[in-house]
This record gives sequence, C-alpha cells and structure tokens, in this order.
Amino acid sequence: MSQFPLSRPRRLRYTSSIRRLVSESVLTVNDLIYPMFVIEGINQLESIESMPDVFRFSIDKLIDEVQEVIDLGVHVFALFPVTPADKKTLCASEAFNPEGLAQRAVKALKQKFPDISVITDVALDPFTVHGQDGLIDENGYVMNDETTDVLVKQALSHAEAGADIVAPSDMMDGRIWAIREALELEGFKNTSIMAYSAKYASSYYGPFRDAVGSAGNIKGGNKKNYQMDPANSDEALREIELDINEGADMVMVKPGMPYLDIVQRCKEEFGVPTFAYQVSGEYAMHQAAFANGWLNKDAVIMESLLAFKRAGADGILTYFAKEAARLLRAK
Ligand SMILES: NCC(=O)CCC(=O)O
Ligand SMILES: [Mg+2]
Repeated sequence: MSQFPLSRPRRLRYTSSIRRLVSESVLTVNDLIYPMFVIEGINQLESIESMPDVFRFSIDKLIDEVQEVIDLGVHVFALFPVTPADKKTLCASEAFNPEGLAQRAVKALKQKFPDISVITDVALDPFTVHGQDGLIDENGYVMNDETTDVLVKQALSHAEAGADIVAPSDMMDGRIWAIREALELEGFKNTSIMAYSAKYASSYYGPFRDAVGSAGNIKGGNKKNYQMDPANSDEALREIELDINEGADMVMVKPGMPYLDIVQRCKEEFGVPTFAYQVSGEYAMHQAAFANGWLNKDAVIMESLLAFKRAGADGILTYFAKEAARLLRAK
C-alpha cells in the first residue's frame, strides 16, 4: 500500500485552466430561448409583480427589446400573448384569428428580424373564459379531439404569420400528428414543431398565469386530467416517444430544475433535440432569494442554467436569457 492516494481527483481542479480543460458541459448563448409576453397597445410596458424584471410588451416595445437581446447574441424567442378579457370565449376562436395579437407579433418580428426564430405557443388557455387549455363539455372536462381541431387552426395561423416553430403546450393526445399533417397539407413543410411532450401539472406555473392573466380564470381548478402527474417518469418517456413518432422535431420537458431526471432520461433514450423550460415559479423563487441577498444572483443564474446542459438539454427556455447572455458576454 502506497503512503499516498493512488488517485487525486483534486489535481484536475488545481488551476482554472485545468478545470476548464476537463469541464464536461458548457452553456453558450446559442442554448438560450427567451420567453416574452405581448400585450395590445402602443408604447406599453407592464411589469409583473411575481416576475421581477420581466415585462409585458406592446408590439413596438417588443421589437425594441428583441433588438437588444439579439445584440447580446440570443436569436430564439418564444411569444406568449396576453388576451384582453373581452376576447376570451368558450370556443377560443381568438386563438386562430389571423389578426390576433400573437399572429401580429410574429409578423412584426419576422419582418424586422428575418433571421431570428420565433416560437409560438399552441394552446387555448389564454383564449378561454375558464382558463383551461381546451374546449370543455357540460361537466367541465376538456375534450381532446375537439380541442385538437382548434389547435390545428391555431398552429396554421401561426405558420401563416411566419412562425418558425410552433410549440403545442397543452398535452392533448394526438395533436402533434394532427398539426404536422395540416402543416404539410398547407405547404408549411419547414415549420418545425417543438412539442411540450412531458408537461407536468405543476404548481410552479403560478407567476406565468399572473403574467398572461389566466390565474383568475382558472380559479380553484387544475389541469391534472391532461398535464402529467409529477410522480411519473416512465410515462414521460411514453409521451415523448409518441410525439416523436407523430412528427415532433424537438421535445420539451417542463418545468425544468425539479424535472432534470426526465431531461436526462429523454436525451439518453431518444437522442432527439431536447429542451427544458425553466418556468416562472423557478424564476420567481430565484429572484426572491436574490432580492433578499440570500443567493448570489449572477453565479446562481449561471449554475442553474448549466445544470440543464449537464442533464442533456440542448437548450433552455428561461426568463433569465437576457441576463445570462449579458453574463456570458462578460466572461
Ligand atoms: N405554455 C407556457 C407555460 O405554461 C409557461 C409556464 C411558466 O413559465 O410557468
Ligand atoms: Mg402527449
């Protein structure tokens, strides 16, 4: 027996250049997707109490903000419209209005910045009076196939407006297949689908519902009969496999940090482009700790995002995208 340890892992941590030489994961600006909230009007900028430093932008302001973020190197944006209350209905027809807010925002962005990628949210919850993600029957149950028919119309209206990627986020069964087929038939062969394949019925979405104004609509309700049970992991793989087979180009796991095990299993099992959403609740709890001085803001933002890369994510939707891009630039 030698009097020294045979292996000293600490040697590889001795200097910063050695640590960088052996580091296994790297976060770059190309991994970041910036989710943004859009409102009606001109010259409007609204803050969101539960999401410090995140704003709702009217389209003109959105363009200014996107320009700033492009200058920091982020080129992919996910848009979420805030629907005025008087446009919400039981049949959610505003979702596929060619002149709707989301459609106008996509058009304006793609006209101004043809090289960015715009991801649109394909789901009905911003457009229904009850805040559920679909059409409901007399018992309040969200009807799957009837909802999918509306999602198809919504996705087509987004593609027509110029969306590069449509992202169905509602967890109806079979909607990826239906949307893919419609896109093909209507000549949108190069419009990609990013499927929210494993979206959990999570309580981390609260601040997002404040941001888009659907918290009041959903009241005491929940989405447990279509979004996934946080207890399940094998089921996530089955959901992901279905979406891949139905034509998804990319898949997503959501929320992010509490579900990194799902990200890892997905990437290992399927090797497809895999994304994770660091959701509003994750953002809010980080911001709350930063505001209290309990966590170091810059370091924790970067650590939280690197963890997604280590788990196997190809990219992250994060409200910290702008801040992270700034930090990456400063490095
Ligand atoms: N369909 C998009 C979301 O539900 C986002 C959730 C969040 O950021 O909490
Ligand atoms: Mg599914």
